[in-house]
Formats: sequence, structure tokens, C-alpha cells
Amino acid sequence: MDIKLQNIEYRYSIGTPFERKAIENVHFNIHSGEFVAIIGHTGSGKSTILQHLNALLQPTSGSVIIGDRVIEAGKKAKNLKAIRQKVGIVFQFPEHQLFEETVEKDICYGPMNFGISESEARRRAQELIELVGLPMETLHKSPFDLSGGQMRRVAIAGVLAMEPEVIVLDEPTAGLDPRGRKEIMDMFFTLHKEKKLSTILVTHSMEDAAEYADQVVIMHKGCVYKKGDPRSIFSSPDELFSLGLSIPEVVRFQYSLQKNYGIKLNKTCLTISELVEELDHLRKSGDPS
Ligand SMILES: Nc1ncnc2c1ncn2[C@@H]1O[C@H](COP(=O)(O)OP(=O)(O)OP(=O)(O)O)[C@@H](O)[C@H]1O
Repeated sequence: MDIKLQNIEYRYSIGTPFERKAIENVHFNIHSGEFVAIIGHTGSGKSTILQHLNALLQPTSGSVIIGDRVIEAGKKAKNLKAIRQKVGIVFQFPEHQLFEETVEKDICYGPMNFGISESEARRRAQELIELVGLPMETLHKSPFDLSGGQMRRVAIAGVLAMEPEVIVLDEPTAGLDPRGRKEIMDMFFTLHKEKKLSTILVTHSMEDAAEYADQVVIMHKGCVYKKGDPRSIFSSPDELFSLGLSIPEVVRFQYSLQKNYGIKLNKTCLTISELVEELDHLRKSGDPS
């Protein structure tokens, strides 16, 4: 399922003294099966965009096309339930939304609310609890007896239990330790690859954008500043620095090689293994530098 944002603008508290334009002229497409990272400073409009992806917000101008549904500014959109099922959002700190007395009930809540039978919902809960890296017996515990990281995994399982075609992640690893962050991101990447799950990730981590994304969208002051594949985005570090953004460590290393020693690689490497290969290639080619 493709999602297209067509020149959208969104204003909060419209018609009140608190009216505020959060995003404008936002235009980009998310193709079925794509992994898109949205990066930008706090307040640049990332969360506002995310909420348009399953019509929690409707644009104040422009339109959003979600599969075969068109959500247009000024027109009341009806029957949004199907969209909400197809596009799952993992909000920041999703563990704060757990409320049931057992983990199993929490995971089953969403699908059962959408008319899935209890037995099917429980089957999904059993499959997903392991997928998110928790032992089966967790299903019978209270979510409030779990650690913060475990609660986060339960909340993620609850969104996946809806079997969405698109998953939207608003800083899903915020506040986790490095190991937990890597485990969660690897899990989403595996899901994306194996189930062809379209994935939209809002992140402050340039490492994650470089490692996982097919397309990177840079937001700046409510507008799309730049979009493209990670290699082209990170090949202009000065541009990112001028916005006060950082670059992945591996790109920073190449940047200093060039700046301090005049060593220019043939391409911007996004991983350590690519970098080692490029340096080896350079050495074998006999480049005196
Ligand atoms: N509920 C709201 N009411 C009024 N203004 C809002 C509301 N939510 C966000 N804004 C404003 O809209 C703009 C974009 O905010 P948004 O939350 O989309 O940015 P963000 O890039 O997601 O920030 P962060 O990284 O801090 O989550 C900001 O100027 C913000 O103050």
C-alpha cells in the first residue's frame, strides 16, 4: 500500500488565538515495502506528519492518499477504521498506553476491538510475544510487573497484532539502553524485510537512518528540507551541519580523512564493512595517499 503526502499543510488550534502552522508544503511518497526515516530537530514537524499517515490528523490544505483512500483538506473523512487497522502507529513511550490486567489481554485488545475472534487474537499474542523477544509466560503477567523495556515490547506486540501493512514508529527506542535499542531496531528491520512491512521511522539517530532506510526525509521548520537515499543525504555533511544536524560516525570518519589527510573515497560508506572495503580497494589501487 502506497502513501502519498501531497503538499500538505497542518495548523493546530485553527481559528483560535493559539492557531499555529506546524507543517507546510510537505510532499513525498512512501512506496509499498519501503523503509523511510524522517529526521529533524525537535519541533520540525515530524510527529505532525506521522499523525497524517493514518488520518489521526487531516491536513488543513493538500491531501493524503493512503492506499485507495484520499483524505482531503476541508472534506470530512468517513470510515477511517480500515485505515487505522492497515497503518499501525507506535507512539513515543508506547508502554504508557498499557492498561489491561495481563499482557495477553493488552495484546489482544486492538485486534478484538477490530472484530477479530478471541482465539485468533490469542494465537497472534502467542506468536508475537516471542517475536518481540519475551518468554511465553510473560503473557500471563501483569504489564505493570515488567521492566520499562519489556513493557515497550508488549506495546509493540499490541500494534503488530493488528497485522498492519504499514508501521509508523515515533522514536521507538527512546530511553532504552544501547543493547535494547539495537534489538528493537533489528526486530523492526527483520519484519520489514521478511513481511515486506512498509516502515516509517522518526528518529534522531543518524546511525539508524543510514543503516536501515531506503529513503531519508529531512524536516526543517515544518518543511521538507531534503529527501533522498541515505548515501546521497549523507554525502553532503556540511549541509547537515549547517542545519545543526549530525552525521553517522562512519561518515564523520570519512569526512575527517578527507579534511585532515586529503583522502577521498569513491563513495560515501554507510557501514564499517563498506568503509573497510573501500579503504582496502584504495590501498590495492596503489593510490599514494
Ligand atoms: N497539540 C499541539 N498544539 C499546538 N501546537 C502544536 C501541537 N503539537 C505540536 N505543535 C507545534 O507544531 C510544531 C511541530 O511539532 P511536532 O511535534 O510535529 O514536531 P516534532 O519534529 O515531532 O518534534 P519532537 O522531535 O520534539 O517530537 C511545533 O512548533 C510544535 O510546537
